Amino acid sequence: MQAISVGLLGLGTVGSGVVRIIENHQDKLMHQVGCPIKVKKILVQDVEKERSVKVDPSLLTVNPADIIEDPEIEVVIEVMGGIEDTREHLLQALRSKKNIVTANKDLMAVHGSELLTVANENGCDLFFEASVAGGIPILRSLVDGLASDRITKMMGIVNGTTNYILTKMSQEGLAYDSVLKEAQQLGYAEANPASDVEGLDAARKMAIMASLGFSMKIDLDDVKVKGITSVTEEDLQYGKQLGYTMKLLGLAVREGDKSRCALSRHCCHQLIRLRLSIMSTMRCMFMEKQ
Ligand SMILES: NC(=O)C1=CN([C@@H]2O[C@H](COP(=O)(O)OP(=O)(O)OC[C@H]3O[C@@H](n4cnc5c(N)ncnc54)[C@H](OP(=O)(O)O)[C@@H]3O)[C@@H](O)[C@H]2O)C=CC1
Ligand SMILES: N[C@@H](CC=O)C(=O)O
Repeated sequence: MQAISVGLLGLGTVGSGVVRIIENHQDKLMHQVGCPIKVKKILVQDVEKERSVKVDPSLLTVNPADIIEDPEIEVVIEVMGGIEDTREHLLQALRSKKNIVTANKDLMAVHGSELLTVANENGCDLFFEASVAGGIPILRSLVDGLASDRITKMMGIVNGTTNYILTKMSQEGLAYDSVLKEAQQLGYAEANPASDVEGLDAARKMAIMASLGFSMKIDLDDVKVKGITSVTEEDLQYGKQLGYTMKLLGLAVREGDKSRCALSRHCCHQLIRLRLSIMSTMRCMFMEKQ
């Protein structure tokens, strides 16, 4: 039986996880897809680098064309991050009739609509579920399950790194800098962790969700961004004394034919009222509809 050949762009935190899943879950994937899945080539920056997953060195390349121009590769999994070069690679891959899976919210928040159009024109799939709230199948739910609903509001914790930092600071009294370092070592934070702590990562995720949930084009520049860099241990302790927990919340509201997206640091009344404990790297989403 012929295997589906996959080209992987990136072999960092997420890419290594993808390789592990493909290797360790072949039986399940075979059952779901109906044929084996084989990673044929992997694009990296440095072929000599030590990796957290063992791969045959002959799979590694620094030349994107080895994937994009290989007619045998049917699916490209993009987990390298970045915007402009990555956009070029994915546009070329789509024009070469390759289906794409990407975890890149930075790219999808800015060029998502162009990429989806080109995917459609070329009869290809472009899946980006992993770009928002990792384990929660939220995008699929917005596009399929909630397609007939008029969603009016979305609110949630969409960045795991900031939740991890705030939880550790609040529960263990640890200092901001040391917890951020820990989050980087654990691979939770982005390559540039400023995206997490200054709120841009969450803003991008809210923009992607709002554009799907409200069926509107959301301009990232219109999203109000706020991070957690100025939160002090004192702020958290005061909140705690009053029975509140500090979270970085994403909020998207439909206002007639327009929408408003913002991030804010909130004491989560609503989350507490629902008696949910969303700590560490956990994410959550609330939706309201008409
Ligand atoms: N980390 C996370 O928890 C999550 C991350 N994401 C998204 O997934 C994507 C990847 O994140 P993550 O795995 O953390 O990132 P990493 O920085 O860990 O890995 C990036 C990988 O891409 C390769 N790479 C980067 N730029 C280039 C380039 N120009 N040419 C060739 N190879 C390149 C790197 O090569 P080399 O190893 O040789 O340096 C590395 O293997 C990002 O879009 C991120 O936003 C989404 C959900 C969760
Ligand atoms: N840095 C991101 C990783 C997943 O999107 C986060 O902390 O949520």
